Amino acid sequence: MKDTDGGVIGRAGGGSRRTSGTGGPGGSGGSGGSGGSGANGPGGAGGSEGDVIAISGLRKRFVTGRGSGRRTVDALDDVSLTVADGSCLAVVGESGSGKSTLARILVGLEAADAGEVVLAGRPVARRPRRAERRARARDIQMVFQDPNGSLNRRRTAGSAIAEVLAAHHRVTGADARRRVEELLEQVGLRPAHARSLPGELSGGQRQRVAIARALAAEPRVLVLDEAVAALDVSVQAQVLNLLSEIRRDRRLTYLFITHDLSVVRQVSEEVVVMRQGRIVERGSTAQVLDDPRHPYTRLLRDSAPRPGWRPVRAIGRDAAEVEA
Ligand SMILES: Nc1ncnc2c1ncn2[C@@H]1O[C@H](COP(=O)(O)OP(=O)(O)OP(=O)(O)O)[C@@H](O)[C@H]1O
Repeated sequence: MKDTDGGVIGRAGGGSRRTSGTGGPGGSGGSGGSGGSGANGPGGAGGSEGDVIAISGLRKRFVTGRGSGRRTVDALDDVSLTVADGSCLAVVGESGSGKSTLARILVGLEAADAGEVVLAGRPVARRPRRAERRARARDIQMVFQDPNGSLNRRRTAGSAIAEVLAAHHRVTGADARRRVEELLEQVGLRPAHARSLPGELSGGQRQRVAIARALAAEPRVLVLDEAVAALDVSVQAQVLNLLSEIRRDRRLTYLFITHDLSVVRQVSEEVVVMRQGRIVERGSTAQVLDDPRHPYTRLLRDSAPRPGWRPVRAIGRDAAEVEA
């Protein structure tokens, strides 16, 4: 995924495609929920002054195939949530639960069928024009799992970051070079890395460049879609620490999409749990992970691999996970 506005960094990871087999349009509006009751109530909705993201009644239906092969999937089914300014909300759920669709709608890569998104107090158009998308990219930036999609392999890290500085802030020349160096330092890289091509960097360094590129727009919100999923555990921990520091220093708001519950514990105070396009639970990270209310959350938690577990193939059984 490439976006010269700098609104989209990296590339969405693959994922299975859940289908329902039923037809029809996406439906209208949605209740918006009220935080605490109703199918999507746990996500909260409506928004208050302190919310930088307020989503209500969001719906997205994908239709694929034709004739008897026609399939529809409700990727988002009346999703409502709010994210307070300066906070980090994790979104968890199994593959196909709608996490990436939510992220893509937020940054304007996908259009919702219904519902409302209010960003930094301003309602955003469902099908924004280019200028509007660019303006939105100054407020909200996205970092994906795979930075290779946004980093042109023939373009240096410095030039990739400078591109965003020029697009959003008209910063060029010596000012841009200085700013690029500052941004690289903020993500734990050296100024000399500005001259590196993506192929000369490690996976963790490439993701740091992707983060620097997102920060170059000076957004209020970062949407991180499985942003550390492809990294080794030790590098993952470093990048998570970096992200926490950046959020604190810049007072950013994060929407942190992950399937990894241990990552949630490290980065986020609050979490929403998605299942089949709906929010089934929302609460503090400690409450949701240690004392889940919804059976699906319990299942998710109980099926998460823990340190010391390893997959084995046992005779007479399907492949199973046993404690080492
Ligand atoms: N462009 C598309 N066309 C058809 N179906 C789609 C499209 N994008 C998403 N879907 C479907 O919408 C549902 C939600 O997908 P989404 O990628 O949002 O889930 P996810 O929770 O992010 O999963 P993963 O973690 O695997 O990326 C899935 O069933 C998926 O197959």
